[in-house]
Amino acid sequence: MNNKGIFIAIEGPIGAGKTTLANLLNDYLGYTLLREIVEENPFLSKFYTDIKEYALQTEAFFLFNRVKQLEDVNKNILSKCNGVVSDYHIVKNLIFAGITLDNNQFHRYKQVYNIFVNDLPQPDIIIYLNSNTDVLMRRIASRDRSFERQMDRNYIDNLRNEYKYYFNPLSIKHNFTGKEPIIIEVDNSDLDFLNNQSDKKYIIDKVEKAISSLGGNLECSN
Ligand SMILES: Nc1ncnc2c1ncn2[C@@H]1O[C@H](COP(=O)(O)OP(=O)(O)OP(=O)(O)O)[C@@H](O)[C@H]1O
Ligand SMILES: Nc1nc(=O)c2ncn([C@H]3C[C@H](O)[C@@H](CO)O3)c2[nH]1
Repeated sequence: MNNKGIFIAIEGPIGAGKTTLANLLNDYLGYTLLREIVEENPFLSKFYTDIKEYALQTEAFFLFNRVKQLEDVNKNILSKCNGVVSDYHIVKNLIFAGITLDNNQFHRYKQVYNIFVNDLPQPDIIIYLNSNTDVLMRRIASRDRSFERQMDRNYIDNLRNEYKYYFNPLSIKHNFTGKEPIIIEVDNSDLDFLNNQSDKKYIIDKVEKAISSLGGNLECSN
């Protein structure tokens, strides 16, 4: 029996629109927003200049930051029956590390990941956003973060493929710890949740349906 608040996580490659959708859903549902730490990662801008050289520090920083954020969210929000919308799922650590670390590093990173992630709260619902590579590149360029200006198209392509592998229905149960989440997969290459009312209704309806399918199992009434 689930006795925590509802936990929704949004995932997808860089520029897929996770933060945009997390803000929208959070406003609609009145949950607490959990935002990923980006600018605070002291290795990220160096990482983009030399991925091999800075990958280990970068991945380690992201992992331990997310572990701490999720521990806090569990203690302060979910365990008090309040809902959370997060603009990431911790599995993204494995997705990125799988393409940035060498095999030996990845093997050890995964062991540490499993040890820490086992005890963390797992989302009830994951919205997996996918867009084609051209759209991702365009959105990354238009957002114009300084450290993403030289973004390599192959890197985004590899990430998209890695996401596809992790969210493939056949690999879900191997890649997610704990209870299997409800996965809502949306290709938002041609959707605009912010400015198009029918696109917004489309995603909100899907999320509401998923939440109501959890309803009977929840002790909390959010
Ligand atoms: N559906 C959409 N249609 C058009 N533009 C969008 C859409 N969703 C997001 N954008 C724009 O694309 C850019 C990236 O969106 P956002 O920051 O939400 O992506 P993200 O997945 O959170 O990225 P990151 O992985 O880097 O954190 C932003 O400039 C945002 O305004
Ligand atoms: N290497 C690496 N590992 C991660 O776990 C990770 N999570 C996010 N990012 C990068 C992508 C965007 O530039 C920016 C915002 O998502 O941060 C990551 N990079």
